[in-house]
Amino acid sequence: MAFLIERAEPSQVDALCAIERQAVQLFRGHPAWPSYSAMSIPPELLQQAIGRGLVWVALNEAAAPVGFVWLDTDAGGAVIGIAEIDVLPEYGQRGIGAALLERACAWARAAGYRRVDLGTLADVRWNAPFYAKHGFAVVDKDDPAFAYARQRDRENGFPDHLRVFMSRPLSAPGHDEWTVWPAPAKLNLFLRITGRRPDGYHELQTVFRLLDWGDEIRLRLRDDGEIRRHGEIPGVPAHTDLVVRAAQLLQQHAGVPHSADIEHAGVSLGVDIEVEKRIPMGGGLGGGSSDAATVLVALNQLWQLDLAEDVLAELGRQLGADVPVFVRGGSAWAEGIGEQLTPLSLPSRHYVVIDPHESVPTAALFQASELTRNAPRATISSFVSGETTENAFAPVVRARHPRVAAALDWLGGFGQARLSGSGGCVFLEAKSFDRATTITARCPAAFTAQVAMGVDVSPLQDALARHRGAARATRTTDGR
Ligand SMILES: C[C@@](CO)(OP(=O)(O)O)[C@H](O)COP(=O)(O)OP(=O)(O)OC[C@H]1O[C@@H](n2ccc(N)nc2=O)[C@H](O)[C@@H]1O
Ligand SMILES: Nc1ncnc2c1ncn2[C@@H]1O[C@H](COP(=O)(O)OP(=O)(O)O)[C@@H](O)[C@H]1O
Repeated sequence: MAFLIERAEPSQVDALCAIERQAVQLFRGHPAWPSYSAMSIPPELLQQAIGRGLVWVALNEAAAPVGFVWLDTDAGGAVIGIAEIDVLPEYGQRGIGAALLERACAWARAAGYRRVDLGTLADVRWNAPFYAKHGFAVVDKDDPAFAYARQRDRENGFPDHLRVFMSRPLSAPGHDEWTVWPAPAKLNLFLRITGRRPDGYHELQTVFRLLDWGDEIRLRLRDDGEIRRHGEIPGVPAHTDLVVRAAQLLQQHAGVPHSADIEHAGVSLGVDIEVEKRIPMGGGLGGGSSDAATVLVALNQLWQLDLAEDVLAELGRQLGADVPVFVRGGSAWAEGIGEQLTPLSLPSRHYVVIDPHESVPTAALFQASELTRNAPRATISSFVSGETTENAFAPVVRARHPRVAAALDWLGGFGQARLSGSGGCVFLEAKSFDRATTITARCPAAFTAQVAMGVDVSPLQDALARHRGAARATRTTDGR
């Protein structure tokens, strides 16, 4: 029977939880059954993982989910975990579990991870022996890497003597293979406009908070010097896409002549680019800018240009005022046109981000006659004390975009709702994941809600460290 493996969608979360409930029935009578029957997947955690692209689903011929695999990044560094892999019992023995496992491992390898870990049962045919067949080996369970999982087992009364931990090493992606890079979204925790420059750009003050959620960029090196975007992004033809413009700018900076001369020059710096958009376009979450920054940072590594961060940030500034913060990869206090950055360490917070499905054109808002563009300057301490939280665009966007106003009003019922950048996305800071998920669960159908975590270090920087480590390992193996 044919089946298809795809990235899971948020709408499939209930179906996947139901698959887990069915799959666990196979453990009836096993000593682990009491703890399996007492626990089930928290749907909000699965939902969050789906939003981050960490879940793949197997679909049958009727496009119904029949199995899934869920990766977790809790271990940190170059190690990724398999949180869950389940197939409906009636679809067992058909290679679906194996295909899901291989898909997840292939993605992890492309993302620069060097090892996949999991905990499973030693005495169940479709557990440890299945993973052993697929390249996993039993490892020392006293390794501190598994202390947290074993502590959880103890709390759940899970039979520790039957638990084994297994690892599978992943090789570094080869020169001509796809690699995967994150492009995180940002929020503006406040935004003030303090003046206008002769070139029409505005002087502003803002705090950029980077999120642990965003787009995914896939890159594959080409040896013919061409820069090619694959796939369609509605409203963004390839030649205007910031990912293509970023690659071209870097190529030019690296001294590569324009495409007409490329063949003659025997130039090799080219790339295929795929973009998986998750960040709403024109949403004030900086998606296009982040995509561009990811291409600059990733190609600097893949093309082995070794350009300094300052150089990449300056190239980024030429593409858009918001690009430098994503290149530098940390939350920051920003001034100038948004490119003069002071790193800021912010408390750990979850954010409810609401997309009212309304694209707001940034340039038009900066031109609005009613925009306050002579605000007094704020200070970092006025922001830190919680005094400065306003967004200069909010009154203008409220008046011009009723859907955004409705989203602000709805979210405002739970606390202080703010606009990000020039909108249309709005957000609220929550002290806990539970509080954030309680709010998102009530989101009206007209909007889309997302829970995201604020991070001090961008997922792009984490990915860069992984890919650098993988490249070093390859050079060592090759004796280069
Ligand atoms: C408003 C902010 C806040 O973070 O974010 P978004 O809402 O776009 O996410 C940014 O300042 C947007 O940055 P970005 O989207 O990179 O701007 P650019 O492409 O450089 O410029 C888009 C348009 O906005 C105007 N612009 C931008 C930045 C700035 N400091 N002053 C401006 O007047 C420019 O005139 C340009 O026509
Ligand atoms: N890779 C890209 N992703 C999103 N938008 C892009 C991209 N390349 C160019 N754009 C253009 O930039 C505009 C603003 O995009 P985006 O960065 O998503 O929003 P915002 O500036 O509001 O944060 C889009 O409407 C689109 O026309």
